[in-house]
Amino acid sequence: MRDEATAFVPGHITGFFSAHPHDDPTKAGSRGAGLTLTDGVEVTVEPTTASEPTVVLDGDEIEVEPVRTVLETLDAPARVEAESDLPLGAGFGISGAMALGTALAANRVFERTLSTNELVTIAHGAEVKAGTGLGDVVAQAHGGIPVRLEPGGPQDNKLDSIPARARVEYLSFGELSTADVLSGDTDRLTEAGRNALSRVVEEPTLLSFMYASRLFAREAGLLTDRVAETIAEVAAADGQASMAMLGETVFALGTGLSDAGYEPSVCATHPAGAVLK
Ligand SMILES: Nc1ncnc2c1ncn2[C@@H]1O[C@H](COP(=O)(O)OP(=O)(O)OP(=O)(O)O)[C@@H](O)[C@H]1O
Ligand SMILES: CC(C)(CO)[C@@H](O)C(=O)[O-]
Repeated sequence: MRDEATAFVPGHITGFFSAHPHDDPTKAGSRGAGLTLTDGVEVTVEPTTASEPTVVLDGDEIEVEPVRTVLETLDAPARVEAESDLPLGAGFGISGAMALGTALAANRVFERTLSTNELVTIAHGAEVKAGTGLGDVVAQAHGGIPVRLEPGGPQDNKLDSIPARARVEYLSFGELSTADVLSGDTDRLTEAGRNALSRVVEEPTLLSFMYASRLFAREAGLLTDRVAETIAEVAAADGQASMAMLGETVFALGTGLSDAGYEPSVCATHPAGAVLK
């Protein structure tokens, strides 16, 4: 057994998605597309003799069900310490990042011999079971600008990507509970998500991704006034912005938010998937 291990998992902004339930959480998931980010989550796992695992994010002890599930599945009594560049609950895939980072690091610390795909499947299934995400984990394992053509974990899904890189700006006005949205009527998202995916499959470029994402956000009925106004201001300054699914968050390519007079956070698309450090 090692003293500790650390993994970095890129943040993930979903532009559009459709939900695809299944009795087996490792086969359930989403179709859609998004951006993985150089801003992400660093997850450190160390063994504990405590009777319960401890999960700490940016110094605060919190309950993140997918992390607990991953530790139980790996039979790994551990303390998980995460440091995030991004806000929790605002559409950046933090719960998925913590689950995936925990799986990668715990596998190393407890000297389990699971493969990367097996660990991604465990983290994906834990995230789906908790209701806190559907496609973030497989996207964060892939890196780049993933396009999720078929839902599920690595043994069932089919992923492609948009071959591009970009500077990304983001501004978050607040949280949206993913669990609340996913436990509601997601059928209304299905048609909008299918149309968005068809557009990006036909034209796999960043511009078509941003256009499809804006159309989806509008058709999905998830836009808040502040998000809609900000997206319009970026467009008025000849920029490309859309809403991060699922958070009250606006993301833009290049200098879109800055050009519209905002002071956003800045990062870039992440060229690779999650890594052990
Ligand atoms: N203060 C908090 N705000 C939001 N979530 C919290 C908080 N404290 C603990 N949590 C837990 O963290 C997880 C947040 O998951 P959620 O999917 O909502 O956010 P996210 O992964 O950052 O964003 P998204 O999934 O929309 O990309 C949930 O398990 C939630 O119960
Ligand atoms: C459902 C979701 C938008 C929540 O972040 C994400 O998990 C996804 O793209 O499936």
